Amino acid sequence: MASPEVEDAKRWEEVLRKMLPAGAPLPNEEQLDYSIAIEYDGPPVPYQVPKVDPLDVDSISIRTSSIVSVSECVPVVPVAVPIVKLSRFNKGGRSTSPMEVNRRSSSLSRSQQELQNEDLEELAARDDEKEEFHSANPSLARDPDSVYASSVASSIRRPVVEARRAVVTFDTDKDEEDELSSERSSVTDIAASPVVAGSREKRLLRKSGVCSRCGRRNRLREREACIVCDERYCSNCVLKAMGSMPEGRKCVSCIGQPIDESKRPSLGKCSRMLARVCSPLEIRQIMKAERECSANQLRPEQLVVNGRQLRQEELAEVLGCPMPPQKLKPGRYWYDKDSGLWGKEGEKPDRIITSKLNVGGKLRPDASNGNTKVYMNGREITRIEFRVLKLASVQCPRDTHFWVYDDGSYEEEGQNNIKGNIWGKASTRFICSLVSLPVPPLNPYVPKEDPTTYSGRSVPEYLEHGRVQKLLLFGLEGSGTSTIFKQAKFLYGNKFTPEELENIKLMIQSNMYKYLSVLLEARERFEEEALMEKETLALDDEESAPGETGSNGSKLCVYSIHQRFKHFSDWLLEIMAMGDLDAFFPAATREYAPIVDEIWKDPAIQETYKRRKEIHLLPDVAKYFLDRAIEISSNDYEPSEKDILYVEGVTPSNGLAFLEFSFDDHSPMSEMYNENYECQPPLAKYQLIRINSKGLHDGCKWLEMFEDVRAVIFCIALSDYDQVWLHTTGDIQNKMLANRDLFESLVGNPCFRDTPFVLLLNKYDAFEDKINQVPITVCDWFKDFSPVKPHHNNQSLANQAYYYVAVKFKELYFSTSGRKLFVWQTRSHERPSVDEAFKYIREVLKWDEEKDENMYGIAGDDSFYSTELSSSPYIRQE
Ligand SMILES: Nc1nc2c(ncn2[C@@H]2O[C@H](COP(=O)(O)OP(=O)(O)OP(=O)(O)O)[C@@H](O)[C@H]2O)c(=O)[nH]1
Ligand SMILES: [Ca+2]
Repeated sequence: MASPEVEDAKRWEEVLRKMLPAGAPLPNEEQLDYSIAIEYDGPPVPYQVPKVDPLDVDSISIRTSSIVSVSECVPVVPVAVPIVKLSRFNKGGRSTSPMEVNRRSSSLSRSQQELQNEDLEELAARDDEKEEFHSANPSLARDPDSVYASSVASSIRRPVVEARRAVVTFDTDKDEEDELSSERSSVTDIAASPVVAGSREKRLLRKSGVCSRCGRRNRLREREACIVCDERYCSNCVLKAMGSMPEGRKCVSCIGQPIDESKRPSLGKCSRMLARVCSPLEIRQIMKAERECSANQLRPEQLVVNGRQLRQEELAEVLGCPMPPQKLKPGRYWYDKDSGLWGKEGEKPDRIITSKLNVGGKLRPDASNGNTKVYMNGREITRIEFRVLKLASVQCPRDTHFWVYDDGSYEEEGQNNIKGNIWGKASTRFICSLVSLPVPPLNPYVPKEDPTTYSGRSVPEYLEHGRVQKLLLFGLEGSGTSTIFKQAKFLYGNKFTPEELENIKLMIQSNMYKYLSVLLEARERFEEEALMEKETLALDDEESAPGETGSNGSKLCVYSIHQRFKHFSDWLLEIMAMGDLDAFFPAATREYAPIVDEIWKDPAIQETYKRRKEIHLLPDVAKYFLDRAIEISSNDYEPSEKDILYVEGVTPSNGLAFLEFSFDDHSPMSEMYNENYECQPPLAKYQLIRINSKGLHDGCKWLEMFEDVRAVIFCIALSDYDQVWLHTTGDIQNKMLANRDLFESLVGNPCFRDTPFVLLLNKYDAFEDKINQVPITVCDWFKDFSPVKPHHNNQSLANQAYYYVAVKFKELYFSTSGRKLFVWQTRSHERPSVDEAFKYIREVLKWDEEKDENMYGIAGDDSFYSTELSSSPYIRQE
């Protein structure tokens, strides 16, 4: 399976090839940097690969002077010469070329070389932990840059590979490894003895992929780590070192000891390596033990609740209650035992747990660091809670003290009457879910398992389900976000409710009048222009016949409408100008349907429609609906799926729409988990949140409520490049530039600092149609687009232009955020295209997730990249 990144890299490479004259060398990576050769920051991989760190040659000679001291404590193991990193920032040409390093090292004697290597190795090992991950296996599919580098920049890489070959003797595959094991030098035997190695050395050894037991090094092989001391073992030694694993993956000598907290998230998640050396049944037992044995549980002193460390029985109460805090980590928390609200100290509520537990100290007013002067059960609430209360119409002036109970009913302190229920309204629950405030479950909690099967010390498995991942869908009006949203609804199984359908029907009917009024207005304009032109011509040529004249003496042209429509036209335009349409329709819909139909068929309107490119307010779908004026206006009209898709402006009044869904198939990327018996992830749930363009105008106020979205999906219509956009300020701007500015402001918003962005370039179909008639250079930002000639057809031109536009946005994004923008093209009228887009987004999320996750426990192998690159069904081969 190729990650989105790899896929991206591949596509860029292909495009570049096409854009260059035949036979021309591919550009070097500096020219490509932002789009392809971005430094690897994907998911960490758990095994070592030869490093190519940036090295200053001067420092090499300085460092070699300390050879003796290093060699005294670190066993010498032959390794690859670290070679100059192929950094895209490496523009100044200051660092040594790989060849140069190689020449230098080959001029040294063998032993000197080994020592020097060791020394360089140590240098590398001193880097931040992160560096370990950055030296990811170049063959791993999720490392797009190395994929790119290995294919495109082969000219740069080749010397590196040769250099490595010249010195590496132990970087071998399994068969060779076995042969070699017998003739291993005595130095490596030293490494096998734990007594010799101190903690620093241990770290070095771990970094360089040495098995803590046999001392054999192979950087490309996975190691299983002890969850207590982090010693790592190869597949030959793991069972000898860890025995039957009664507490999971611990060295025999670590049994009974508490785990390394950084490994808590991976408890119970099996690795590929273990899956190979143990039977499925054993794995299940080991993983269960790892999760549930008492030694691996949180210790009471690791949890501070309301300022006080927990006691053993309190911890048991917290973990054993019907609704415990899930995935509890060591830390400081606050707990409101009356309402059940639970949060991190100094932060807004995070969840609602069982109320009335007797744990921790007394809830303090400043527990969540609120500054609203509104108090809930004694705690000053946070701004976001305050807003939600206001949205829920709870009166809360300054210095209000509320008492809130676990069922959500509330009263003002001191007055003995319940004022209402905070969670009572669906809208409040909805808003809370949008802003990640907890709400109590709708149905009272019923344990799904026999409660006797878990003790207070173990975390029941069924509570370990993931949270909903929020996806925020943004786009300027007309970009197609609405269509994408509706497609997602059709695709992932959410039916429209009867009320929604009724609204859609009304919307279609009233839109029809809007479209007609836009046409009528344009007609007036065209008519005026045409008549003026005629007059001018008539003046030029006085002999010519006088213009046609209507029955009442007025001048006529092709844009002149039949006199009997005039009244209706004036009336409709007046209503529209006053913004009163909704007051007249839908009541008037049926009454006027025949006249709408007639006017639409009137030659003057059809002439006007021919010039629709000049009528910016007229959407492409106008014809689709106007053609069926009678049908649509009838009482028993039921919108078809296509109608629903095409209708504009179906949004709730608050400008927000949301949709929860999950994909029912597992992605190819998650298939790699299938071997890891216990950690097959549950179906991920997504919530698609769309803010329509109206909501977007004061979107900035809303934005901070969306801090925790998983990704921002920004949608732009490619065909906008020649459109104009009228700002609320009255300024007129090229619409693509308006898109760009909005995009830029979102990217720069601190709320989305760590949020990945996916750019959907939509309406590719319209773009293809337009591109040959209107060059994209009409948009100032695209001035320097120069397509490779000759392009055989519209498609190839559109394709080049698409990549060009994508690169423009990638550049912009990179310059603002320093990160990589994910871009996908869509035709949102076509359902499969939207499906593909969401699958792409899913892969982006997975990739992003694993990038952050400690990859401990989940390893890939060498074949990972080669076999999976072309096998993804979601990758469009272009
Ligand atoms: N040609 C073409 N038209 C599209 C495509 N996607 C959407 N449209 C049309 O573009 C217009 C605007 O799309 P909407 O879905 O209303 O998008 P929006 O304006 O962002 O959403 P709202 O703000 O709710 O109106 C509609 O007429 C759509 O039918 C596409 O891929 N190709
Ligand atoms: Ca729209």
